[in-house]
Amino acid sequence: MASTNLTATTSPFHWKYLSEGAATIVFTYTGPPNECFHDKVLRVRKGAAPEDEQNSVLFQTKIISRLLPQEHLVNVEQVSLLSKSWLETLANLCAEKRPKWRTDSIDLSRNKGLLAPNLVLCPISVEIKPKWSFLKPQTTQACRFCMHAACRGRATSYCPLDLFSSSPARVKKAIYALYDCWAAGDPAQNNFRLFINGMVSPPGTHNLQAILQRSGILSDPPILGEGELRDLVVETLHSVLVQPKAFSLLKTLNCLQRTLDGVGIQRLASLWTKVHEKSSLNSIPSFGQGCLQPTTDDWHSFVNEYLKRQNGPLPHTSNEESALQYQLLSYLLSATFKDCSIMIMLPGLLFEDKSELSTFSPRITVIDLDTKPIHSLQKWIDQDFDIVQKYSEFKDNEKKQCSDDWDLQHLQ
Ligand SMILES: O=P(O)(O)O[C@@H]1[C@@H](OP(=O)(O)O)[C@H](OP(=O)(O)O)[C@H](O)[C@H](OP(=O)(O)O)[C@H]1OP(=O)(O)O
Ligand SMILES: Nc1ncnc2c1ncn2[C@@H]1O[C@H](COP(=O)(O)OP(=O)(O)OP(=O)(O)O)[C@@H](O)[C@H]1O
Repeated sequence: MASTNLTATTSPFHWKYLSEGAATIVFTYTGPPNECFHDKVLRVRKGAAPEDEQNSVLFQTKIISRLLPQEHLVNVEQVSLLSKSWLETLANLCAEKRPKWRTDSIDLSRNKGLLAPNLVLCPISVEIKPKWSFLKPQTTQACRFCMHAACRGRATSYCPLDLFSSSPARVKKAIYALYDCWAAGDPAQNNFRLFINGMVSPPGTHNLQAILQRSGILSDPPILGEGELRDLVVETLHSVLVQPKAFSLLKTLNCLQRTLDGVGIQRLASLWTKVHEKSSLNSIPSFGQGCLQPTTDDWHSFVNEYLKRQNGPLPHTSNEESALQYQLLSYLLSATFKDCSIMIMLPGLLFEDKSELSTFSPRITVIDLDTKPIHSLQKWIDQDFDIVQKYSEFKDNEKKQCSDDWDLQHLQ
């Protein structure tokens, strides 16, 4: 099916830089009224990625929708970007707005992008990138996120296991930690983003009181001080996240991450070696080398089997090759859920009457649900080795004890 040619119907000046991740830059439409682009964002890829946009749309609409409730997903649609000079202008226009530490740029060789609903349209929206929700069995007492943060020298008291906990007090602790880390201003922190009137508020560069006053959301002189605003943001988010729908979404994400992680990256790499020792006459290929990126059909078959296994154990198979194939796809899919973000529109944030907090129904959407490239397997095993190794060199009193209450939740 032919997709809209965005470069013929809009000007690059109509698209304003919103935000970005490692793989894509996202723009909001600010041009003349146009029902195709009104309330939409454009997502354009940076470096070369194996996936084309059509596969990305299929993955989200046909595969992810079997695993996450539809109400937390958005419809994405492919658009054509047929003019290289249009993309070049867009890249130049956004250069100033981008974080200085992002040195890559739009991939000008791509002629497709994605359109998605703009999820930061209401006065105040929040993005949380929760990361890994579970403690690896039989390993250290610190979770992967906390170990990684410590190894990267990132000061944060945020632990995803608090956010995914069934204890409301721990969820609140996680939100305070996310907010405080944002307020402290590490420009590379990406676990919490705040959007005011559709624009991202860079971490720590201003105080929230000033931002809200400038945007007309908070009166002048302000009725709330900085500390009260911090509490209000945290309380509001907390009331959203402990509501049944959000709680259930977090539980689903948690379950997907931990069950799809399967045997874990180390044992998966051992299985890889074992299978290739038997079958290779020459040397063993590096982890994932020679594997093709799964197709939509491969993902369908995988999810069929995964869902069957979730409903009870399947008869044991001694075929190591098919076990390896299953575990490779499983790990690849777990990586998508370990790296996704949750967008939360907070329409009721500044209600004078706090009782409204418990009644409004905010929109919660999961984004960044792309497939990860299969060639990342080698990166992941190296990274895992590095993190575990570096973290083991920390002094005992610098090491964290993260608490995973998943089993407890399931005994209740
Ligand atoms: O490996 P991690 O846990 O650091 O995650 C990477 C993210 O780093 P983070 O820890 O969130 O700062 C990283 O995010 P940033 O660039 O740090 O914003 C990407 O999301 C990366 O994914 P991909 O390479 O674009 O597919 C992520 O890589 P994958 O592990 O998902 O491949
Ligand atoms: N539909 C949307 N509405 C509003 N903002 C969005 C939307 N989609 C993405 N964003 C913003 O753009 C950022 C980058 O998008 P996304 O996370 O999909 O990119 P990515 O490069 O794949 O990220 P990552 O580095 O996590 O892999 C998001 O973190 C979010 O701030």
